[in-house]
Amino acid sequence: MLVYKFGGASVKDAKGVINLANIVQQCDQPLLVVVSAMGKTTNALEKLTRAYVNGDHDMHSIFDEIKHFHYDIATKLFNGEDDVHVQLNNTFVEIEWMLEDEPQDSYDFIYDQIVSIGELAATRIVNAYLTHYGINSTWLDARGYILTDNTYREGVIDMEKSRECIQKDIPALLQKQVVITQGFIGGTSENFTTTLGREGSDYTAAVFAACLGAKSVTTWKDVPGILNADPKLFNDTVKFDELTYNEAIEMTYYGATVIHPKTIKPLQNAGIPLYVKSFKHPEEPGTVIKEHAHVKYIKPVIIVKQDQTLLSVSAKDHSFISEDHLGDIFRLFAKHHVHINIMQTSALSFSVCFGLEEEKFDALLCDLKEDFKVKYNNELTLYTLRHYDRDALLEVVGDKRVLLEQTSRNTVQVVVR
Ligand SMILES: Nc1ncnc2c1ncn2[C@@H]1O[C@H](COP(=O)(O)OP(=O)(O)O)[C@@H](O)[C@H]1O
Ligand SMILES: N[C@@H](CC(=O)OP(=O)(O)O)C(=O)O
Repeated sequence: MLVYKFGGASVKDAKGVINLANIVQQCDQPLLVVVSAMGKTTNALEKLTRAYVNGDHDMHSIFDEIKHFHYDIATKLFNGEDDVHVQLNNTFVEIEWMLEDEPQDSYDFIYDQIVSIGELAATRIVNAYLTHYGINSTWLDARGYILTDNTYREGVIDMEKSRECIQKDIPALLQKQVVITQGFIGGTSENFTTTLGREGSDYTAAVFAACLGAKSVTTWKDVPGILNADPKLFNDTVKFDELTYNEAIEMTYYGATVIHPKTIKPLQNAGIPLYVKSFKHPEEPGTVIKEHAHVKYIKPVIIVKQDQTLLSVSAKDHSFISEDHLGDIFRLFAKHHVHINIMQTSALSFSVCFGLEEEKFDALLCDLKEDFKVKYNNELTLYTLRHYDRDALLEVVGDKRVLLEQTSRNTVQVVVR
């Protein structure tokens, strides 16, 4: 069997859903399809969550816009003659009751209950359209199969329990039908919804594939495959035909957004290749990620992370930064789920660079300030170059001011303003 994953860009409008159906129809093997929220719906649902928690007056108009976006796609696909409108309505009702009450639970819990609606609505539309198109498909609620703990917004998947549920039901379904399910979302043992971290649908696809022993996973993107850099930021990019699992892990770890960082490990453990292909040109080979690959780095791999904060921590009594201090600092970063992208120590201070997420940052800062002196700069960019040479680095940095640089044999990282 095969696993396909369609991200937000591939299903951003009615044409995208029709294109998805064409691609699915070409597949002649049992198929599980993982779908993300349509277009920028997750961003809109994040906005809705903030408006609800802050009691903003525009909450209802934000929600109406999200509903209208989905009803409009459904109307274009079905001319109003399908019960998908009822299914969408039922999906939105799942959070409507919550929005009518005052917020009571933690922000992260509320976030997951609201933001997960994007994937639920998208899969309702996709499944209805496949049926309408003549493909025998069934809608599956991923929350009953991707079983997580209750770390809201960063659900940790219990692989053993998930595997048991997936293997119990899904192989039989796959014998008869294409199975359509949601990326990015999971369920707790108390039946609450969790999410797996932004862009987590690739990871969902990998988990289903590993549990089902899939032949391969294909993730359909708006790019021809994995390139040496993001084509939205760089001209003259080159595509890799093949990459090793390890190189893909390194790229995603440093922040290449084309694949979610957790995706590779379950596939590598199970020896399942990952194809990254263009949904615009499905006949083209794309990039395959596997254990052994022939790779030539004609150009360095360049990874850009924007909106970075560089924070330096020092002891209030001017003492050296000791292992005890470092232990305390790391514990606070872990407590607030702030992922460190690069760090450097000197005698009197410890510098860390990480992506800015306001809610997490304010809480982290508050805790750090109890025991340390803290200074920081926002709105910085972190460039990582792998397989680099000095000329490539100079070209990328240009006349920007370098605040921190770290070099190893294969990789250089610079934080610039
Ligand atoms: N090295 C890279 N190769 C290809 N695309 C990249 C790379 N780094 C970043 N990207 C970006 O990743 C995007 C595709 O990933 P993403 O938007 O997460 O897909 P989806 O959400 O549709 O699954 C591309 O549009 C491209 O801008
Ligand atoms: N919809 C979620 C999950 C996801 O993976 O989306 P995409 O496949 O469009 O990156 C997000 O935007 O974070």
